[in-house]
Amino acid sequence: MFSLQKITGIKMTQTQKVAVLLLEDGHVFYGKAFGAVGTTAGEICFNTGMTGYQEVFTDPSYSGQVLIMNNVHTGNYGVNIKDVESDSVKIRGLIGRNLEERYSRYQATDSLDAYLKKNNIVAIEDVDTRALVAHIRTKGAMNCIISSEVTEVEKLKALLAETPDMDGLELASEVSTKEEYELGDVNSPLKVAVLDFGVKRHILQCLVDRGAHVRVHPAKTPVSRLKEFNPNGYFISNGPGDPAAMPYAVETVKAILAEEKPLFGICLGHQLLALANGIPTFKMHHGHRGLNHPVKNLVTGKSEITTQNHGFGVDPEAVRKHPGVEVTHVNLNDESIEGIRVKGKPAFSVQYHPESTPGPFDSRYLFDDFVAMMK
Ligand SMILES: NC(=O)CC[C@H](N)C(=O)O
Repeated sequence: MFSLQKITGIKMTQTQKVAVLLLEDGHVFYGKAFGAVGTTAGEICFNTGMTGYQEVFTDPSYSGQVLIMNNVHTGNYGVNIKDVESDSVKIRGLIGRNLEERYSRYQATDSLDAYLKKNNIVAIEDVDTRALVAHIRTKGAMNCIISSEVTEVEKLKALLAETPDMDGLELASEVSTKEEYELGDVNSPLKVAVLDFGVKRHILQCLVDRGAHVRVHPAKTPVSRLKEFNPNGYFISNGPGDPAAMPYAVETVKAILAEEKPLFGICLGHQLLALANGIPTFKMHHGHRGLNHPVKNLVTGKSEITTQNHGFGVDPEAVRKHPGVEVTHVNLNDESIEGIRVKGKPAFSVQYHPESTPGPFDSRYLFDDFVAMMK
């Protein structure tokens, strides 16, 4: 019989199940099963934030990704119905050091384990996440598979080989709303048309809180339909997958730019604004995911601590050479491009997440800037 204790020294109780994590480069990690029993595969990535796991797990930009939480304890304040960024858990799978069943928080309504089971998310705990993250940081992004039903590595290898590569993958239209919907005061003179590629709930909240009447549109909505709303400005949302695999969205952003109305893009929306200006995007080595990434605003000279979640970036050389686009924000850790604006047009975007949730509110001024531009 397969004995985890013999292989790894991890102690199991009678009711615990073994889970296996296999990386694309052949590395195997054993641990305990958590959440739903099953098998799941996707791109492995890590988030360095110490809190806000429920907001992270429900962020649609994580679709197709198996997430490692760097923090040693995840789950200890449970889950509730409020701390969500969309209607369901969007990560493909979860890896942790200690995924806690016991929780303590007066607003909590359930445990992380029950929540993952309800959302059919397979997880593995008791993994040496420090070693695993150090490995990903060195080797770069790759696919992985977790299973609590198949323990034979050869079988898992065959299943993993069928998992598509994130590079070139279009995922935004899968998580986008299928139907248009409206939020905020319908009589407000401030109207924002949102192009939804997997928008986080708190981005829409930040617009509504500033008095906007928002109409959210499916990813492939033609620009003619967006214009029918007669908005004061356009918002291009965050979302999962490779921006370069979204020519339909690049065309929409180009058409919006031609209209010369205010445009604000976040994360995937930022990458699409770059692509619409002929600036390429690229797959990063292992991306940025966390809530303490320092960014410098080159216009004001001030720095801000930002929330991030991206695996693609805007080509720094191409953007700096571009005569019509200005770099407004840079990452102070690796000097990657964090913000741009189009010269002579009211169009700007950031690679990070100014709505935060979870994270500090340093960057929420960008929503005020957008509203001021529209007024
Ligand atoms: N949060 C996002 O919008 C992510 C954008 C894109 N999918 C990336 O990984 O870079």
